[in-house]
Amino acid sequence: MRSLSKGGILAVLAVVAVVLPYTVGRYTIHVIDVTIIFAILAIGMGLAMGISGQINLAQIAFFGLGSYVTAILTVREGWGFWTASVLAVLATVAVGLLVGTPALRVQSHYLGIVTLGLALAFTNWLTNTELTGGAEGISGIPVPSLPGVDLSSEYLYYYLEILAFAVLLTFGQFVVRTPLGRRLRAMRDDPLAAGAMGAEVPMLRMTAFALSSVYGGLAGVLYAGLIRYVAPETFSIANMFLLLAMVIIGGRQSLVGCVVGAVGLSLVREWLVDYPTYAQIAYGSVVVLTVLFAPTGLAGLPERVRGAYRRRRPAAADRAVLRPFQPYGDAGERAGSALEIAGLSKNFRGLKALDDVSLSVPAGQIRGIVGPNGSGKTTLFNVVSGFYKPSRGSVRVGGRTLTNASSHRLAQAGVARTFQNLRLFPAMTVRENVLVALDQTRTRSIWRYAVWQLGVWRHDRALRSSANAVLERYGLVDFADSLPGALPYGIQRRVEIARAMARSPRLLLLDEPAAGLNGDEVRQLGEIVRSIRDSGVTVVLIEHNMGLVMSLCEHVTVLAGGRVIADGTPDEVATAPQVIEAYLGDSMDDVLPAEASSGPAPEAATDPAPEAATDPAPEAATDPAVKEIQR
Ligand SMILES: Nc1ncnc2c1ncn2[C@@H]1O[C@H](COP(=O)(O)OP(=O)(O)OP(=O)(O)O)[C@@H](O)[C@H]1O
Repeated sequence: MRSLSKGGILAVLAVVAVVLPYTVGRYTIHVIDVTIIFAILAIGMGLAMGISGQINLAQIAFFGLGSYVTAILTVREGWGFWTASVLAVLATVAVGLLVGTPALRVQSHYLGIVTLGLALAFTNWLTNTELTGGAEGISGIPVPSLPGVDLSSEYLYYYLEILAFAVLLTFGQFVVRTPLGRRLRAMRDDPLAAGAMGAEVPMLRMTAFALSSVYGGLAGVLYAGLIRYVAPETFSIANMFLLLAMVIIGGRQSLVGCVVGAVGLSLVREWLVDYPTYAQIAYGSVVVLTVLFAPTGLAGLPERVRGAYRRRRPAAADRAVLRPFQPYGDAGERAGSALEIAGLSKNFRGLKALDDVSLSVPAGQIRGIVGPNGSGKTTLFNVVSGFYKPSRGSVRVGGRTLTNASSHRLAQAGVARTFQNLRLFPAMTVRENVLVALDQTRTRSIWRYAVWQLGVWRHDRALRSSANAVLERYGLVDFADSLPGALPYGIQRRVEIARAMARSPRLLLLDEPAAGLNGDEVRQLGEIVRSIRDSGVTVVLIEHNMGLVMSLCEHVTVLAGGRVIADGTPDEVATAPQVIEAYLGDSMDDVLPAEASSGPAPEAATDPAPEAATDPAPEAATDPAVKEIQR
């Protein structure tokens, strides 16, 4: 029914698009032609900013470059329009990649400032260079030739534009809804967690700028062919802000929203054409109001209305239940070493968070890492999963040395992890969270988006059926289309484990998986972890819940002050004097339940980290790994 109504809307829009030129005058068709160009620009900007989270204020420069390269090659060099346009788009993409390089080092408003600076420099260059005709610009761009079609008519040019627009919007939507788009959105939501799920974040940032520049360059070519004259004022900072306003008002995270914003503001611009000063104030005011009261823009309004309706009538949500976990099959004995850490140290300025840590985890073991607060446990995970580079020492996973490897390389080598304070991608559904993790392809294979979309689509279908299997196994089917933030904490924890296991890892790192869980949930967690181990995955878990550690782990390593102070079976470490001493203040008797060594039911355990249980605040504020990336 839904797809039928969608199909109906598309059919109506297609008919309107075909008939439109017959119903409007010469000036109006000109305005429509320019609006379509702005809509293409806005889609490109939405892909970089809204979908990928990369602030790109250089889109107007990409637009200008597409136009100017076409103008220079056709007018000054005598090239044909279409040959020139190919080079114009290639040149724009090359510059897009160049503009994207700062994104490898800086983010958020810094990236905004850098890209804005580049846009300003571009306008200055246009105005002051002979090649570009200075302030006068370049006129006399030839009419693009198309057999049997006179493109000097703005009515016929409209059809060329609307075709290009339809192809580019469809392609953009295809990107957003398939593996590349999911990775871009994951990177936007949480670059650290995306890296831990195997997403090559630096490559993805460049991809976002490349995509944006393709749209900018093509819009530039279309503009050159339409107006046949280029001058710097078209590519001014004022127009950059107009474009930004289109994207913000329409809705950054929806490409259709960007188009709606572009059409709406183009109309407003026409109405206010005689009052340019007021127009700027009007755009500014609407942007501020949108950011304050509708941060998801016009495109987000239907979802907000639906959300409000659901809150009033939460029947469907109430019926959703967490189903039992379906255990994995037994993979049999595992041989060799899963993780070897030798002489590992990590210094933060004067502080030794890890000091000469060595440990070896045989394949197929459940290893517990315990220690008082601040003893270096999470830092150890952050080094093993590639978030921190160690100051000294080595890390080997499954026999491969991966000491200074990036988080995505480690993920690709079979390391998966969860986080102390949960790092699910908040603006992606549970299913999409799992889908991001399932995708094992490398970013370099994105060339298929340009030439082999069918292959991408098939791969996506295969991923979706695997995602269904993962959701079934973890009993999450009812929550597949929910956003993680709307779910109870215990379910979010399970989603995070399901997402990590969707990577098919050889080594799973669980950072305080029982924090915030109730007794029954802790018991279920124990079952899940045992089954994961039985499936052949080595599990290392940091945990404050000693009952769980004692009943679940075959071997426990105790850290204190960044050093290994004990390493052995749960019974051995529980009675080691140095461990009791490290826990003094809260003596080991308080931390361990009396019957610890005989393996009590986990739910009987006391949790010495109650703050974790009650404070599922987003890690962004506290996780040192975040501090590092934000710096
Ligand atoms: N990025 C960072 N910059 C500076 N200091 C850091 C950073 N990351 C960790 N530390 C410090 O290193 C030490 C070890 O921290 P870590 O988070 O690894 O301890 P932990 O054993 O996991 O503690 P908890 O049980 O409370 O989670 C702490 O003193 C912490 O403040």
